[in-house]
Amino acid sequence: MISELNYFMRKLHHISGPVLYWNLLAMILIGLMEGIGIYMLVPMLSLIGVFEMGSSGIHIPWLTELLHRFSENGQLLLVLLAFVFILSGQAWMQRLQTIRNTRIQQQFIRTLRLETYSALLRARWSFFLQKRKSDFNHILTTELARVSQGTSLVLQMAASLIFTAIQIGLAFWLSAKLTSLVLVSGLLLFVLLRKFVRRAKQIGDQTSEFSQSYYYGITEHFNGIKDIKSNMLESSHIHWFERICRQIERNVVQFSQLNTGTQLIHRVSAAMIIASFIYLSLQVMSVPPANLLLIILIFSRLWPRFTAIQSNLEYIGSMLPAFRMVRELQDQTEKNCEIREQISLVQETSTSTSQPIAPIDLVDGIMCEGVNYRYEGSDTYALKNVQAFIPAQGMTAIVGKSGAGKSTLIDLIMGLVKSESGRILIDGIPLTEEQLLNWRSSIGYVSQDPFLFHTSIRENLRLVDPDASEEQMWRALQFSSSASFVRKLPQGLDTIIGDRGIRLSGGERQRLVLARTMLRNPSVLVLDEATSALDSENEQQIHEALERLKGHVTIIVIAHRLSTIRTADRVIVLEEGRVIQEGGYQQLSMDSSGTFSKLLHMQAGAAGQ
Ligand SMILES: Nc1ncnc2c1ncn2[C@@H]1O[C@H](COP(=O)(O)OP(=O)(O)OP(=O)(O)O)[C@@H](O)[C@H]1O
Repeated sequence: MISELNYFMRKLHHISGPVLYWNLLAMILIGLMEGIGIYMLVPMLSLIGVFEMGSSGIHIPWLTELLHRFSENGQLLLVLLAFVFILSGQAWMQRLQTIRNTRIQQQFIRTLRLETYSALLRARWSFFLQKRKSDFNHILTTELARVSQGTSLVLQMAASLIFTAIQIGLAFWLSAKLTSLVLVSGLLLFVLLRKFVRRAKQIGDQTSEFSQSYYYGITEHFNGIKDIKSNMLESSHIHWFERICRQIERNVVQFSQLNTGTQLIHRVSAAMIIASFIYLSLQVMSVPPANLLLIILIFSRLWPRFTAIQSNLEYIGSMLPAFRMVRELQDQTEKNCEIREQISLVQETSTSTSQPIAPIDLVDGIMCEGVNYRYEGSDTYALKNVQAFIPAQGMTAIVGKSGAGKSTLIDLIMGLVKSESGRILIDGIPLTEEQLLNWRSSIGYVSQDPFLFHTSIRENLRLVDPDASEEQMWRALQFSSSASFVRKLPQGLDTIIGDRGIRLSGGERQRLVLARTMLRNPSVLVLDEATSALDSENEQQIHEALERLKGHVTIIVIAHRLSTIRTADRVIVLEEGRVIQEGGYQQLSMDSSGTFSKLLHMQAGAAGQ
């Protein structure tokens, strides 16, 4: 885990550069000023005779000479003024340093956020198939915040170490023997309390685990809120929620117990050590009272530093699991990176050096050649030796029972997943990583569960084409039979549609997403059950519109309702991952022994009942 901490500290160094050193320098200065302010008060007061330092007093001839030029009262005022000046300067510098620290920390966390988020968006689809989406939310919010807190703690720790080193130096100057004693006691205690740092790490592991479950649970529950409400599952979910909240609470209390426990040990030891010092000094060694004051002064300055270092170490230990999680996610996204170009989004927007991705114009068609595909972790093949041809500029329907492999085949054609063996040929050329983005930029895809953002219809449409004109938008809406319902909305195109378009009906959502897809001018249009929520009148209108697209756009449709693919030029019938029939709609429907005509009869029968 220490290697992760190292990694992030190196990253911080890379991001912040020389500012980090200036920051450390400022810390040294502040430490020095604080040390001088407090420690120097004693020798300064002794110099002007207010206080007798005895043998351990310091002699600075020029200072003594300077002070003796003033009257007694003047000397005192001068020394106290110097004291106020030094401490005020220190407080002012402390403020500047805290602001700089916040800047460093925020710049670091912003870069980490951007890196992680863009790495996630650039990862291939198969990576998302293996992951829980809530884990990404969790890492991008909670764990990244912990990493930021952790790095800030490391910076504070560096400051603390520098302060302590300076204080030790000054204390040595005043009394080497006493300081050595304090140091030895501090080191001893540190060794004894090492296991508390290890325990803090374990508690930190649990913190990550619980907050991951918490995120997962609440994301899932609110995604399925309709099912929860309609099936009266509220109480079981509330129970789960209560349990996880209790676990989180216990975890936080455990850490607090640990941290306050070590602080208690530090305080009790401080009391015991100082009491023994005083006893030994007075009773055994007969140390004069001035020196005794020095003992108390040194001890009271150094000991809280040791306590703070121990406490910081425990906090850092508890944050280490977050460092590990963010690092792991970065490694995984790096391994699954699909879009290697333009690694930094910041550079992309500021310099705009990226070349526009040229779409591929499909001329001949898409060929699936002996394609086999198995989902990761699954023993069975979702697609088995699939051999199929999708002609360009025509309408091809993929049909089959649920689970036959229709969506998987589409994912393969779109290059979202890679076949285990076999090839996808675009106009006779195998689809490889190099042309993947060009190929995908030619495709317009409408899914079973169309996605709309919580913003206006206009914004949703402009997502695919920021320069789309009013006229283009209305044309796309007309195409998808949405123009009439959008016109009736209170603010027309500027109407805000709810979270995931919840204030629209399923059919209206599908039509809007279709309009958005059409604004991209795709040369290949993929509709995965995209008209399933439409009534027959709207579906009819869309199919008439698709008819008009024939000859210009390659259309691939997955449809359960076979009545909707009557106009298809080609039908591919899948069963348990195999192509069992392929041909024209009329040809397949007339083959009475074939699966397709059986499916047609079944649906016609069901519709007639
Ligand atoms: N992410 C996944 N991990 C493992 N197996 C999967 C995954 N997605 C789908 N499968 C399996 O692959 C097979 C084909 O699924 P696919 O979604 O392609 O079928 P489909 O014909 O589109 O079904 P439907 O019409 O119900 O959407 C099914 O057996 C399914 O269980």
